[in-house]
Amino acid sequence: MDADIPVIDFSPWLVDEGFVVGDEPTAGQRESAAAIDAACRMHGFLFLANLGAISPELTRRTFDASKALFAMPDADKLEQLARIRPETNSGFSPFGTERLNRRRGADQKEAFNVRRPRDAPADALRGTPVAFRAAAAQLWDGLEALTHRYCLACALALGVERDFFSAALRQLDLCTVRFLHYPPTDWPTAGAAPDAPLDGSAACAVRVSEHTDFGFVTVLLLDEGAEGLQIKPVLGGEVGGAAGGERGGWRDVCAPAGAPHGALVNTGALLARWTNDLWRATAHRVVVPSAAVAARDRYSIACFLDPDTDALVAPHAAFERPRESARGGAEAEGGAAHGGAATATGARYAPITGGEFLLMKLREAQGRGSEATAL
Ligand SMILES: O=C(O)CCC(=O)C(=O)O
Ligand SMILES: [Fe+2]
Repeated sequence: MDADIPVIDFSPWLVDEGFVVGDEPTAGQRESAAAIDAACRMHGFLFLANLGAISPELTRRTFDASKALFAMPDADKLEQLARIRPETNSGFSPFGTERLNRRRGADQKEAFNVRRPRDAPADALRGTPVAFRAAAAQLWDGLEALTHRYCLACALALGVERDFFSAALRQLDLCTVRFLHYPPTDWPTAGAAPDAPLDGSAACAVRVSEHTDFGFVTVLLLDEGAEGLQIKPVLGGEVGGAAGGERGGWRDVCAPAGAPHGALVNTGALLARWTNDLWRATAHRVVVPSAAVAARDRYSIACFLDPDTDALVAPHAAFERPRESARGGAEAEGGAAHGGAATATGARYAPITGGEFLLMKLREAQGRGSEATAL
């Protein structure tokens, strides 16, 4: 597939054996953990095949529910749906109200966020179709199971205690399923205007501007024909950070032809911070690659997995490295660029709770708080 994105079979993690039950890992678990580690050290994007309870049928039904939600008249969406706020991060985000990169214009999308749908306050889902609530709840159940197993896979991949990540993702109170809709656009396509200036002045072919995701990992389900996702691999660190050296241009990412059902999974900024930047959180964006794509609606579902509100995120001692060797020797400004206080032992970032980190990032994206941004 494009952009060196490996297809990793997750089925060794879906059975109750080996590392999952606290025994020695099976050969399959070792193999997929090693593949996850390699991808996350390179750019942090991989395609996870076989998602257990998130079946092809459930995925299809969830996309149908998402399409029905966004097909509601705009006036009804504005009046009837709960409105998103950084403090809740759930509800409706109307078209053109967010910028994932504050140096760009508004993203060309509308979104609806759901958190813990089975025990969310009634108000959070008011006005949504019944079938939407049912599909969201079922997707959430599958996601909970996937999250737990993926945390174990990451622990094995990095050689740390089995519950190093899963202990911080128990409540899943900050995890968010984000239903995304990009309406047809008459903006110039990427071919016509490959890269608009970063001042946000020019109309360009970007549906979501370049950004890194915030949290632990993102599980991204793409609807059939959802084209336009691109990543920009870099040499050394989070793209656009003070130490982020470029390693080539934007590269297309799509679901691999012929691969089994699955999802893209990518590292978030908090996981990069948690691993002391051993694992990368790479910038990505959604563009309009052709006039045909511009004319179509695009749908995706981004499941943002974030550590619990009170979980303390601090790099493991195993991730501490001599400061010179990290980030290709260009790390001098890295700690400051990411707001962390590096210690003499080689930890680049001060501990932070899941809640503090996410709120800081959401305030940036939803238009409040500081101008600080990853790019
Ligand atoms: O819709 C997509 O394919 C990607 C969306 C995305 O990157 C995001 O919402 O963080
Ligand atoms: Fe993203």
